[in-house]
Amino acid sequence: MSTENFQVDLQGIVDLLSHHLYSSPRVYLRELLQNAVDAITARRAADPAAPGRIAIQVDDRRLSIADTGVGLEPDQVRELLATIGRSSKRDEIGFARTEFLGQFGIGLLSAFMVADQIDVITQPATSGATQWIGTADGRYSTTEAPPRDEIGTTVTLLARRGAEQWFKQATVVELVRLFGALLPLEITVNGERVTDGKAPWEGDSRADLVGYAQDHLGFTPFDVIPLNNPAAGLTGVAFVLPFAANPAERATHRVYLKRMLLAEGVEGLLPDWAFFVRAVIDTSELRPTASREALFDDGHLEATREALGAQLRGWLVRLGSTDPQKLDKFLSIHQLGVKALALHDDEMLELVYRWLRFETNHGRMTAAELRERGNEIRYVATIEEFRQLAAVAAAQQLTVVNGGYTYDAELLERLPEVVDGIVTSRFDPTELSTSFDSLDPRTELDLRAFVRTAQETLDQVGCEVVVRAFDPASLPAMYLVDRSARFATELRATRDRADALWSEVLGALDTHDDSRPQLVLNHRSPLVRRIAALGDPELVKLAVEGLYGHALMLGYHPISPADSALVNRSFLGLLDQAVPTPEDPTR
Ligand SMILES: Nc1ncnc2c1ncn2[C@@H]1O[C@H](COP(=O)(O)OP(=O)(O)OP(=O)(O)O)[C@@H](O)[C@H]1O
Repeated sequence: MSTENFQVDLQGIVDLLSHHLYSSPRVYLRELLQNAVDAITARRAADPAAPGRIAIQVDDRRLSIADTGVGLEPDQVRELLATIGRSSKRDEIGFARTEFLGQFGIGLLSAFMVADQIDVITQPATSGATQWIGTADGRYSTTEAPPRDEIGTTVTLLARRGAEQWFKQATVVELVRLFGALLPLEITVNGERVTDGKAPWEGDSRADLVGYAQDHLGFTPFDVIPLNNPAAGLTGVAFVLPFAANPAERATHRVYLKRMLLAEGVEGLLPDWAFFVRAVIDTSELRPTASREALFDDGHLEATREALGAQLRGWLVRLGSTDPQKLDKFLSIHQLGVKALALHDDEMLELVYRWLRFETNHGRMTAAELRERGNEIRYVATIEEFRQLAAVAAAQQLTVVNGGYTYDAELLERLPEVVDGIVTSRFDPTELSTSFDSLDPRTELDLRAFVRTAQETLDQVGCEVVVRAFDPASLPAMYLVDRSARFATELRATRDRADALWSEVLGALDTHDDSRPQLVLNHRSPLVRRIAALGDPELVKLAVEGLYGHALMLGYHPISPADSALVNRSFLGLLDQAVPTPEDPTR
């Protein structure tokens, strides 16, 4: 039996890397930078005062990167550069040594995505220099090189045909800035320093941070939240988006690992519910995947996610207690997203329920305010139901939430499961037990002249007038709409179930044009009776117009221009009647 070593086709491996591991050939520069940084780190471990310079020279065909790092001994050159998967940066049990960026021993191969040849000249502290030349077909040679003045390594690439775009000076400067902006080293391209090594959150001006978001993320943040997690060696900021974001899309963040850009679109750094921020962070402890374009999703990342989530939550809570107006503004931008998440995420619901506003027949109110008004929060599930019931409920001193807006009814339904002591219930229209009783024939007859005048008044807004008797007597009129739509169907179904309820109105409606809304005047209301008894048709008109406007508003109905003209006329006309004139002070 004979044992032999595998033969590995280098070009095949490079193809594999470039198609399946790296998102773009541009990462070649990141890998070269990273090796230079690691070499400087290794040298400084023994000699903290060692220089930290990385000098890149580039013309359109050739790029060289020279570092003042530790350099390699001749036998290390053979061992490390010529063996795929061999790295000086792992310890014996195979874990990445935390002070280094690299760990897998494949980074240098990425250079073959853009170059046919890699030339390394390296000068360690204790022995002579070595030159290693590797080519994309898998061959390499090692020779002794003339000694160099400075300790360090120079890697030179010759552009592969068709890859020259990656050797343009402007491209290289852009890539160095992208990957290396935070590296605290002197990095030059063709002699010019291209980075300052400072993270945006390391300055002390908020304006700088805002400027950073504008330049790099393309928006002016609503707010900036500092992020810190010592366990992950993490610092950074979260920028709150000034526009609504889609919570279904996973938010991505810009992550630096040991001050080198990992990627601009890293997922999973923050909890899913934090869709409203974009973070920029640097971490020294989280692990990258082999592509170095994502974070390894392990327990450490999970713990970090939770810790950062707590900081974002803290921001929300603080905003709620110190600047409710700003919180309101935040919610007005992210309301839908927050609600969508709260629907699925108990923690989010628990956090935000007290600030979410709902429309009620007593104005907009938060769940907390609603809770204070009574032991039960009642809601209706559709806007139509709300319009029909708001007036009656208000007259009976009941607060009803309009759950017809996106997510509202579902949220209210779920609230008791999450928040102790809150009771919510879907309001059944039949609960109000408003029955519209017919009038006796005698009264109908007496009212004919009045109804005719009222009808003439409201013809201009396409509304029908009927008089019925219903409770509460304090409610003079109700406006019913959209009889042909869903609500009407429900009403008819209800009528079949409970005959007294709505049935009279619906019965009356069926003999009329189904598409017209209806103003139902309440004969039990003393006010309506007084109006019906008025002799002056002009005053009747004004009063009916007034009742019409009142019913529209009570039921949260949209007001058309014709409606508002009518209501204005009525209001001024009634005032004119009510306010005494100087000539006749007794009126
Ligand atoms: N500029 C350099 N100076 C000194 N040593 C270097 C330099 N570049 C590469 N090396 C050596 O070559 C080894 C292999 O480098 P390579 O980039 O392939 O892998 P790595 O950096 O160890 O890991 P990764 O695949 O995660 O980048 C390194 O571990 C390092 O020892």
